[in-house]
Amino acid sequence: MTSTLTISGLTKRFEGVTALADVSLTVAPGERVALLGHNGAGKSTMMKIILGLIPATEGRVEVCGAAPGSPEARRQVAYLPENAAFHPALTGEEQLRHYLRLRGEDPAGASALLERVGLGGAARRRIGTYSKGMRQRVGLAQALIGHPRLLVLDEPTSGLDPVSRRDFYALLDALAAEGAAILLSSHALTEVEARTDRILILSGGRLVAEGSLTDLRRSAALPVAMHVTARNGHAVQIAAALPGAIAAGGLVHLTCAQSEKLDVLGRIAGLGDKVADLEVLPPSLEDIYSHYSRRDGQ
Ligand SMILES: Nc1ncnc2c1ncn2[C@@H]1O[C@H](COP(=O)(O)OP(=O)(O)OP(=O)(O)O)[C@@H](O)[C@H]1O
Repeated sequence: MTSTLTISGLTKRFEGVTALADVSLTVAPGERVALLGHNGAGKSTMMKIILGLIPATEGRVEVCGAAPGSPEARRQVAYLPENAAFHPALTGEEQLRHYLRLRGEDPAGASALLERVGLGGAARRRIGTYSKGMRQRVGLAQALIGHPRLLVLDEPTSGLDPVSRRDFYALLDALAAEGAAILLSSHALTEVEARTDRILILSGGRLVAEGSLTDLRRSAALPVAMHVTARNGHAVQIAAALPGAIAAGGLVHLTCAQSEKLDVLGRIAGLGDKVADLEVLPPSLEDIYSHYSRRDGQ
């Protein structure tokens, strides 16, 4: 399938700073991709280049086959900043009608766009009375004008409560299901774990990891933690039977390499009645993220 976004060998140097170094990636139609990285990793720089706001130093970027910033690319790409700001005295509907007019579209489309993002009931209220989550949804409604094929979202859910986040991601899911490609940056690791198809980790301007969470888990090969609940005070005996295990109260804690996991599970099963329960905890996205980000000494 043709990619919506293609980046190859992208490098961006500012005076004395290499913000992006030889980054290559693609985003396919309908794909939801999360861009993770510490402050200064290069996320905003990459977004600015995709939007055509600043030029690349080296490398190639194509948005729906067109050069970033060209009229063809601008028609296909939409951007939502972290803190979308609107005129507080305008109603949601007035604001959207204004944007539609600027884009040369029929302002009557404002109501349908506001319905789409769940703001139908608040369309005639002034934006100054909206919550942050509602303002972000106005921003998304504005981004949807013209049916963009690529949505670039800079920390779109930062500062939103859990319900607003869930609603926001549900909207993104629906847009992706219709074929829009989504590239979003976030610091909320656990939420992107559940709500995106692929994760990219930037560290010091380099793309240090890319793949589904399962791919990243496998290649990071981080240890697996296990918590064994002992029956009838057998915790010390269980710990003695499992290398590196520590007993604490009625629980036994241990970690092992991925490659040893099945062997350890076999040993635990062999303890029979002494074991009341077992919890296996795979490395979290935070663990994986720190693992890759640390590689560049950040
Ligand atoms: N206009 C500029 N001039 C000089 N250096 C810049 C400029 N813009 C960004 N940088 C540098 O490029 C690097 C990447 O910055 P960038 O803003 O892309 O990071 P980021 O991952 O978006 O961080 P954050 O999460 O804080 O937004 C940083 O070292 C930053 O200081």
